[in-house]
Amino acid sequence: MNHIQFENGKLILLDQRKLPFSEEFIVCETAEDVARAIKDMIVRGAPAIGITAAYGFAMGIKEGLDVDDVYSLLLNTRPTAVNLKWALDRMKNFYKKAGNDYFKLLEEVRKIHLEDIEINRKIGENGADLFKSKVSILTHCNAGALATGDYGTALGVIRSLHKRGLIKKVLVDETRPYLQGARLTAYEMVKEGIPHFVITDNTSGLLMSRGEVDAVIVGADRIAKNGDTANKIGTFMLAVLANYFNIPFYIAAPVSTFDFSIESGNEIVIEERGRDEVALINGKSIIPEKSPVLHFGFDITPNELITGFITEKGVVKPPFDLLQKA
Ligand SMILES: CSC[C@H]1O[C@H](OP(=O)(O)O)[C@H](O)[C@@H]1O
Repeated sequence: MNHIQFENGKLILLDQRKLPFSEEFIVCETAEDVARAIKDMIVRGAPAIGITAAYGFAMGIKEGLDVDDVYSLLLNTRPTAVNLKWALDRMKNFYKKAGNDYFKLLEEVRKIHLEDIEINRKIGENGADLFKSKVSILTHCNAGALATGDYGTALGVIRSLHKRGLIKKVLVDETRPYLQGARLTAYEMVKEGIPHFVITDNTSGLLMSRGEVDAVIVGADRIAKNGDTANKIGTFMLAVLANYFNIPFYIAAPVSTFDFSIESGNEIVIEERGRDEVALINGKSIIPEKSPVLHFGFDITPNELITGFITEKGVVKPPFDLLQKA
């Protein structure tokens, strides 16, 4: 997936707001352009916004922006995904050694980008090792190639299972209101020829009650020290349902999504976004003009509802000792 490209000093992003019906690209020429692209969700997904911000950091330094200013400009775009801060911290630390050497900074960004793809392939294989027979997997939002450097985290597991002939079907819930599932995950499933069905967000319980779901696998935006996990709004409800039906519920995420500086999910900031994302579909209002909305981008799944965390280092559980070793 070439949704994040860097050419001639410009960052070229696939506009994910236009998928699946139109593949249009946005050209970012400044760090300001990159910040806006992240905030407007032209690019989205925890690792993908980290990679994008890293390119923006190098572009900002080349423009002559103060290092703390470019760091803050990009960090303040979206609050929940820790990968954004992880990538910017890595670039800022690298800057302390490389200084304004733009080409060295770009080399570090490329390393972040390529490492992420390799990490996702490991997540895919580690997750696929959990299953020995054909399975139906339910997934929420888009934790795929479009949300990462490529291959995906939750969809990385699904891609690896598909390669092993172990996918019966993928249940793709639509994920209102941005519709990452219906628009983006379904787009990836079609491109890869993976058998799938798009379902409405409120269909999951019925399918679980009918034995149609063998496991739930989703991505993550920030995982606290105790395993409480921030992910797209609606994840918490799925975890409660999965536990009610004794269906395994996995989080697939790179180590860079774990935030060991926070003890629990209570410390995770939940992004709130604008009214229009709920009130409009294709620019047309679907609610009364005078109706206010509550629009939270994420929720917190308590660690006790999570069967395991599929990472590039293996499948782990709190206290995550394996992840904290050098
Ligand atoms: C592989 S992390 C993807 C993660 O990011 C999504 O959020 P958004 O689309 O708002 O950036 C969602 O929480 C996914 O699980």
